[in-house]
Amino acid sequence: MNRMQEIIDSIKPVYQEVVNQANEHLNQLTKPQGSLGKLEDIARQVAGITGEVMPIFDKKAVIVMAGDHGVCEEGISAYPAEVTPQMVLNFLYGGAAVNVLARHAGAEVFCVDMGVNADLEHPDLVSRKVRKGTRNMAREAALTLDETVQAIQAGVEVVDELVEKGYRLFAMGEMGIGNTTASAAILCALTGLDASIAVGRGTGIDDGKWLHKVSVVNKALDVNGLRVDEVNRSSAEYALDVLMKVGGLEIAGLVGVILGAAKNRCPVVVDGFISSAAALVASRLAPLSASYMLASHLSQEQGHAKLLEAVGLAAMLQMDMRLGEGTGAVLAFNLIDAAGKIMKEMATFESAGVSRG
Ligand SMILES: O=C(O)c1ccc[n+]([C@@H]2O[C@H](COP(=O)([O-])O)[C@@H](O)[C@H]2O)c1
Ligand SMILES: Cc1cc2nc[nH]c2cc1C
Repeated sequence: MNRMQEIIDSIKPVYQEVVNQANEHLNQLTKPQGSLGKLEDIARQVAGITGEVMPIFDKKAVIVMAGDHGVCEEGISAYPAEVTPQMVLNFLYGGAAVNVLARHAGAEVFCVDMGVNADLEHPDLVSRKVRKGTRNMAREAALTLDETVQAIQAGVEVVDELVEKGYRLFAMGEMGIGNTTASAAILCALTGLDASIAVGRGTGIDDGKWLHKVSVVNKALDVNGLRVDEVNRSSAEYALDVLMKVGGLEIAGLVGVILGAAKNRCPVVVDGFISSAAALVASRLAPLSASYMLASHLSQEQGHAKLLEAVGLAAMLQMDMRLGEGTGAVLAFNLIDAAGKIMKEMATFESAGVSRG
């Protein structure tokens, strides 16, 4: 726990003076002020995070955290739990959507086994398995406090090791059949939102299964004592408690990825519903971490907009995607790179001899 507090305390505010410098530079470029819209927001934010007005990211990583969910035994997904280890192998062999989009963006995929319910071996697999899947949160707490903290710390360490190797831009990815149920429960517990608003179709369930999924989330909240009024929903202690009771190992790992990126002053790109649930937990554990996050896309999963709103993030893209894996986040790398090139390559009014308004 002390190590957790140390990590949280090592996160500092972004450099406001570099945000201002980036803004001044943007206003010298040959365009009407503010006309590049969100690209300018990205450029300012990334400057503040890194402390550089024109950062260029040579090495970019998408970290795909994988874990299984005990709650799958309640029948809440359109796919069987075996898909989690099968997709992990697909990531390792380069055939998944995230691999294709990562290659397109010049990024590398790092697949981390946080808690897959299978014995996986592959030279490129980052093995940080805490246990084989979570417990069924509709019956008991999904994780112990020790397991939760261990998983968060593993995420921080994965980022620390990549930073050591020169990676300075991170995308959050995940794989875990059942994890939209866990993420919806996190959203309900941390905001007080009704399960019927937070629960979505995940991998594609029908109306009947959706109603059942809502009841499973409500049961998990009741069993774990998370449907009470007299709780301070925004405290760090409560966020850790929620993550432990209704979270997941890949979600906890992603909380660690955010904390690790923030403490290393690196931008971290949030993906869809599940990684946003991790973002909400991280923002409650370490409020300063929120300014290191960039939201990539608005997922089709019901409840995603509420999650982003709770963290205070605005998505760059709306592509009707709902795959996860980090696909939306890695797609947004292209926009972050574009914003960096605008800062570096655009002519100023002075250099191009263009009249100011
Ligand atoms: O990123 C999203 O918004 C998203 C929305 C729906 C589903 N997913 C992916 O689908 C899996 C979870 O869906 P489910 O139905 O099994 O809970 C998991 O592997 C996620 O990566 C991801
Ligand atoms: C095939 C498949 C791929 C995925 N990638 C992320 N979640 C997924 C769920 C399924 C079912």
